[in-house]
Formats: sequence, C-alpha cells, structure tokens
Amino acid sequence: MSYETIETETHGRVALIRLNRPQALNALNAKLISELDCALAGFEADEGIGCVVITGSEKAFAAGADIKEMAGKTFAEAFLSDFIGRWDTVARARKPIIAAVAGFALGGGCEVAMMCDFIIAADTAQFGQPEIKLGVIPGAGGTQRLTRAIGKAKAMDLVLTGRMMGAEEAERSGLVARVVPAADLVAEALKAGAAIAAMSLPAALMAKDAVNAAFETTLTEGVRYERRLFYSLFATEDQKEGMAAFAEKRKAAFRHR
Ligand SMILES: CC(C)=CC(=O)SCCNC(=O)CCNC(=O)[C@H](O)C(C)(C)COP(=O)(O)OP(=O)(O)OC[C@H]1O[C@@H](n2cnc3c(N)ncnc32)[C@H](O)[C@@H]1OP(=O)(O)O
Repeated sequence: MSYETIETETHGRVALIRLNRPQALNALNAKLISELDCALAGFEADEGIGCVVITGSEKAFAAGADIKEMAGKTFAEAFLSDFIGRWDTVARARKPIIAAVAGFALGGGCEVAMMCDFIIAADTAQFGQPEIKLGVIPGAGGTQRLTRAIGKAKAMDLVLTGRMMGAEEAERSGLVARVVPAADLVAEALKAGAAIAAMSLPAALMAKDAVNAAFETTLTEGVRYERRLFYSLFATEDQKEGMAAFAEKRKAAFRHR
C-alpha cells in the first residue's frame, strides 16, 4: 500500500507508522487521518503484527489538526460532518500502540499521542493543547485524556493558557512513560514494541483492555472484569507454554493461540 502523508514499515512483529507532512509539521488533515486509519486497520488485521509504533519527524510528532483546512468550516459543516469523530481509530485499536514523540505534539497531535497506550518522548518533545489561542477548545479528547493522565490542576493550566510542556515536565506529570535522547527515540520505541510483540498476543490485548477498563468503570467492576479476563487466558496455548517455559527455565515461545 502506498501513502502520501504517512510512511509505514515493519520490523519483525512491530509496525512503524511515520506521519509525514513535513511542510506542515505533520498537521493532521483529512487525508492523513484517513491514511492513518487505513494503515492501522491493516496492522490490526495482520496476525504477524503484535505492536504498532506511531512517530513523526525530529521537529514534530504533529502540530495539531490542520488549521488551514478547518478554518473556514461553519458550525453546521463541523457539527454535521463530525470530522473529528474519524480520529478515534487509534483509541479503538485493540493492539498495543506506542507513540514515539519528538518535537511538537500540540492540539490534535497531543491528543493522538494520548490515544496511544503509552508515550515515549524524546528530550526535545513539547506537548500542549493550544486550541484556546485559536478561539476553540480541544476536540479530540484533550480535556478528558489529559486530565486523566496529569490531573486537573496541570490540565487546566495547559488547556486554559495554551502553554507548552517539555518532555521532563511531561514525564514528571505522568503524561509520558519515559524520556530518551532524541537520536535514540525510534530505536527505543521499536525495542519496547518488540518486547511487547514477543508476548502472547491474546494476553497483550487483554492486558490493554483491562488497564483501559480502569478509566471507564468502578474499582469493584474493574477488578471483576480483570479476573474474568485472567481466568479466560487459561484457555490459551500460550498460558500453558508461558508457565511450562518458566518451570523448564527457558524462554517462552508464544504462538499467539
Ligand atoms: C484536533 C483539534 C480539534 C484541534 C487542533 O488541533 S487545533 C491546532 C492546534 N495546534 C496549534 O495551534 C499549533 C499551530 N502551530 C504553531 O503554533 C507553530 O507552527 C509551531 C509552534 C508548532 C511551530 O512554529 P515554527 O515557527 O517552528 O513553524 P511555523 O513556521 O509556524 O510552521 C511551519 C509550517 O507548518 C505550518 N503549520 C504548523 N502547524 C500547523 C497546523 N496545526 N495546521 C496547519 N499548518 C500548520 C505552518 O503554517 C507553516 O507552514 P507555512 O509556512 O506554509 O504557513
């Protein structure tokens, strides 16, 4: 498949999607979102892929929704077409997705990064929800996911002032899982992706599902849900293999069954 605004490649069981609109700092226009959608759907359906890494360029993960594309929309066009509604593919993916962020991750760029399961940031990364400066507010989950990730005080600070937050502050605040030197970003993300992709795919999918349930339900319901998933994994060949491998002091060879 050939794309114009993204590039894709695979590294063993890890898929790498690189956002690629350098002239606009990877601003997310309809074409890019639709190509991202299409690439993700392909990797979701491919049993040979166990983890996806989404990255941008050295200068920008993505500088937000394409302001020039949306500037002229009327309320009716925006509301009736629900153009941001199409952005949810990343959040709906079942396979683990890592955002590898260097440079700007602003507005929709920060929101797409937050839709991923975790963020590995280069020391050059800058996160922000600057929509307030454009006379609007975040529209792709920024007020919700950012608040859950870093708490009300910091989320209000970022959303109301539109200021940017560097990688170190983002890690301290809990938005980012780790910070690495910019030169190592993609290699580190692929390494983390390979570690995940080597696990049993059913277990990885259920682990992701269970952690995400913590944001949607009560503690009692969440623990009950986790336990059901836990017991159900005893129906997999991979559970037998994983536990046998431990007892036999060898590395497990999961077959994703
Ligand atoms: C998802 C929803 C609902 C909303 C949103 O995401 S709204 C967008 C939120 N993002 C922003 O407001 C960031 C806008 N960009 C900037 O503030 C700056 O570009 C910067 C701080 C990220 C970088 O500044 P710098 O001086 O280094 O670079 P520029 O000359 O400003 O940009 C280079 C080139 O890229 C174009 N660009 C940048 N961001 C966007 C964008 N979000 N949409 C469309 N185009 C963008 C910028 O216009 C310039 O291109 P031209 O020289 O051809 O104008």
